[in-house]
Amino acid sequence: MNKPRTLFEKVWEAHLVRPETAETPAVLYIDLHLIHEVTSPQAFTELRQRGLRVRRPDKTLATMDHSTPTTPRNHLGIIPVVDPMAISQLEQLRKNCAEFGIPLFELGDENQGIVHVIGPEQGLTQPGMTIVCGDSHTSTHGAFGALAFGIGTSEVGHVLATQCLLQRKPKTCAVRIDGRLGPGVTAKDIILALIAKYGVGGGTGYVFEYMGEAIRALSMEERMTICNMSIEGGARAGMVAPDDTTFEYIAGRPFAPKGADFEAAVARWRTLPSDEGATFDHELTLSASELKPMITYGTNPGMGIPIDAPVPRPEDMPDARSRAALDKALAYMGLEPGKPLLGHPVDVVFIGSCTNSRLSDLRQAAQFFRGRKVAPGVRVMVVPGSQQVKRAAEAEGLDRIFKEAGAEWREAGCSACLGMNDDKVPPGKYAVSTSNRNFEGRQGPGARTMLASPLTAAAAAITGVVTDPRTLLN
Ligand SMILES: CC(C)[C@H](C(=O)O)[C@@H](O)C(=O)O
Ligand code: SF4
Repeated sequence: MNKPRTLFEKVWEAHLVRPETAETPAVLYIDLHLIHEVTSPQAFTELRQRGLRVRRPDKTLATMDHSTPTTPRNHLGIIPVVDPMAISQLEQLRKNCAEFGIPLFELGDENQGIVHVIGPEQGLTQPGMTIVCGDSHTSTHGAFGALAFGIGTSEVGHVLATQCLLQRKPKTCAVRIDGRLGPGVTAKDIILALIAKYGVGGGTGYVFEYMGEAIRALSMEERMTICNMSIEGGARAGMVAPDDTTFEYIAGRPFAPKGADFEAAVARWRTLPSDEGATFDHELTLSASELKPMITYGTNPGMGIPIDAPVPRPEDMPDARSRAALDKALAYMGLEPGKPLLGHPVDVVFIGSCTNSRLSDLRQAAQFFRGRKVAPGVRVMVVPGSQQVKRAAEAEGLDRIFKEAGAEWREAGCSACLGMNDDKVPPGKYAVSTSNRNFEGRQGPGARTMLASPLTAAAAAITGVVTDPRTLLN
């Protein structure tokens, strides 16, 4: 009998070109390399300097997402770029892709979008693959049972040149999420609660495998939301074993295998889930049935509370270090300890990002906007994760619901998730955001971010204050 193996171990071992030794990391073969305009320019410069080509342009795909404007198209159907920094980054990516033969979904293209939204949507992201990108939220693709993680720019260069990566083997951690979510509680609340419970360092050194009844019940889009934020819990990657939900999602997508090839792929993918009796180096647990909608009050994604809980008080913290961190976070956020966040005024609502900008997220948010108006003085940006999501949402009239309520319906991109484009939260203002990071200045200098689900964000948009979305459910 072979030793029972975890999902991670199966994918890892299947991609080993050379195992790790005490002196050298393992050499891992990479199935899919995604690139975007921010972390790729220096990698191409390096290739040019060394006279190297891209080893597998057919296993590489580029998109424009971080610095792209999301302003509506002009009368010619063009999204004009005015920021000089963005122009330069986008131009470089275009030039690099043309020179090295890499397919590119550029601004204005019908397939353009956030890198972690388009991979799955195109059927490029598949179970059992190794997937990398110069971007920390590459963990999103782990929802398909792929080993997917972010790499640095010099590693982007290595993968471009060799289609391989040097990597030390991470440890495994089972994340068991039992029970069922209650009404108004979503995948986003699972991951915010997990990180609040175990901290932003809870997963350091591990690859998470999410399992349990609550995970099995989730759609692919919900599983992506959870895997997306694995990195915010410190994990190297997050994975979910593929099942029928996974295969149904992939079937028929442009880059998915077709016909008999698809059947053969599914048969292979069915062997990936962790074997009975496989052991993990560590285990974390969470009970889905006990969860409430979550919101963050601080300046890292672990500083989260159930929406009806008071903001923690420094004197209740276990040690001096966490007291000091909380003091600093509350000073930045302008929040009082011991007071509830419920009812706190909100200036901006951002519904988007690779965490929560897919069709099901927009549908959830739309259910609160339908027949209602955005609260006076609140700016609401709804930003689909890709052009495909945008078209699908428009086909079912979601754009009209948002616009009639007084929200902005924008073009696809990272947008206000990070202050790298024109979509920013003004200094000192409060945003409820469906993105994944609430660091100081993340949404613009001085911006104050509260992370939450699309339902909680939509509830705040309608009421103008932090609101328990369960009070708005029909
Ligand atoms: C710009 C990019 C390198 C960065 C990342 O790695 O995650 C961004 O996507 C982010 O979310 O902070
Ligand atoms: S949407 Fe945000 S988190 Fe995702 S890739 Fe873009 S900047 Fe990073």
